[in-house]
Amino acid sequence: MVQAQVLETPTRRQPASPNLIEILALLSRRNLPMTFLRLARKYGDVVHVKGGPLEIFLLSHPEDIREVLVVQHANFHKGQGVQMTSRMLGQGLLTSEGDFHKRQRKLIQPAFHRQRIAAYATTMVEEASRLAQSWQDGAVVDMAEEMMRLTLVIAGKTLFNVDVEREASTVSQAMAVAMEAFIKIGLSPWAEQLERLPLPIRRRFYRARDEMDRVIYRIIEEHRRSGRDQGDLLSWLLLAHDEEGAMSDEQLRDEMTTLLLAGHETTANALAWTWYLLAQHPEVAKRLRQEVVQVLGDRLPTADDFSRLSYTEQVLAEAMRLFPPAWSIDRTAIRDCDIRGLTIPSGARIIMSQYVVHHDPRFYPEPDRFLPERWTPEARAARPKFAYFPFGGGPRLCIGEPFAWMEGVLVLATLVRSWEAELVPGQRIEPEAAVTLRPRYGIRMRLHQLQRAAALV
Ligand code: HEM
Repeated sequence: MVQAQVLETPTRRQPASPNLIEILALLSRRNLPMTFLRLARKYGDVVHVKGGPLEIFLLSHPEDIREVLVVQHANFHKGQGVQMTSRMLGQGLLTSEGDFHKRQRKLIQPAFHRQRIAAYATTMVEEASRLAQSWQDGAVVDMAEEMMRLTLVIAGKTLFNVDVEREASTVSQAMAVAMEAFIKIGLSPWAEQLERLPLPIRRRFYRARDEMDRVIYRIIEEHRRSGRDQGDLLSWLLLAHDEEGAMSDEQLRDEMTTLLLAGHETTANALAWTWYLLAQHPEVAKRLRQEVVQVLGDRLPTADDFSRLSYTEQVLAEAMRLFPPAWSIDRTAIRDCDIRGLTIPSGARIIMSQYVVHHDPRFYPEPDRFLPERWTPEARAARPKFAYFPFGGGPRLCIGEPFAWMEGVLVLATLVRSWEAELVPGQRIEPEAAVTLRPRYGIRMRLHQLQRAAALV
């Protein structure tokens, strides 16, 4: 087993600045995760870029990241990308700040309680099993699309008790347009200026948002009228209230759109990259199937199996290390502050990239290798906490983290019981840093049905 080296102290506190060519690479935004990684390897844990009013720090030391996300979280707000996102999501959990965010988080948190997630597990397995039954032996599929459709259906059922396939054209088209606009406008360094121009993409974005709103308001209205707990997350939010009362329809709309968007593409990409890695590492795939067969025999998994599927969880954790679906977190300093001896002025932008830290050889020797055994409890304990932060941390930690682990592990266990998938040769597979780290050209795979799960042991 490869041992990680744990850093006791930061290597440098003086920010280092990239040269002009490197700054141009940053601005071109082509393969940003790799550009960040190169900069961090060359300049160390603090990379500083300053030009006019723009000042950016790329922080890659786990202790600095903990400082920003946890210890000094009150000195930071979400970064500029969030402004565009809020055009779509309004004031939902992902985009709101301060006391308002605190109140909403408190209202919504119980909907992600362990028992509630256990209830969603049944839907996760049912839908994965339905997909497994629809696959054809020898067929070629785009695994990224398959996983995206599956997690969207699961999100629709668990969040709204709605068959998203029925609403598919509206919901998935609106989301595709929203994502395109976000990538073209929201992620640009000139987002604010572009937002004011009458670009066709901007018009399409607002049309898509209005269509999606119509569907979501209708679902809220139907739930209110039915007045019963349908076991989904929306039913919970309709009941939730505090001393200030319950949520308005507009607030419910913002939160549900947020959960739908935040909750399905991330998990879909985690699963798609896992299939890609398994196809290249048959020894890991074999061990994974052995665990699944040993724990489940001939039956489908339930929430109770989650803790027993420990190797499955390690496989998923390692896939999210190499391909973190949320590949970077952005913050803006709202006042001058000091991060372990580093002066950060008010208004500076802080970037903390999971992609960079998850590939750091100080914590992950041979960082490009896919080694699920890095996630045994002992190996985990030997690393600083923020050497791995696929779900962020502190008060803005992903609220859906337990949901995502449950979904990832149970979906994987359900599918690998009866199917394996090999990569179609001759295709180009490359990560694209859109909102999530997704495969730019998809992942084409040929499906092979396994005759009897037990035969694998
Ligand atoms: C593999 C799957 C997922 C990954 C990698 C992921 C990643 C993240 C990250 C990194 C953040 C923090 C962003 C920041 O601090 O700026 C976040 C926040 C959030 N995520 Fe997830 N997420 C996943 C799944 C989900 C699911 C399944 C849901 C809901 C069903 C969800 C809902 C949210 C929400 C609402 C927030 C905002 C929380 C707050 O600020 O209070 N996510 N997610």
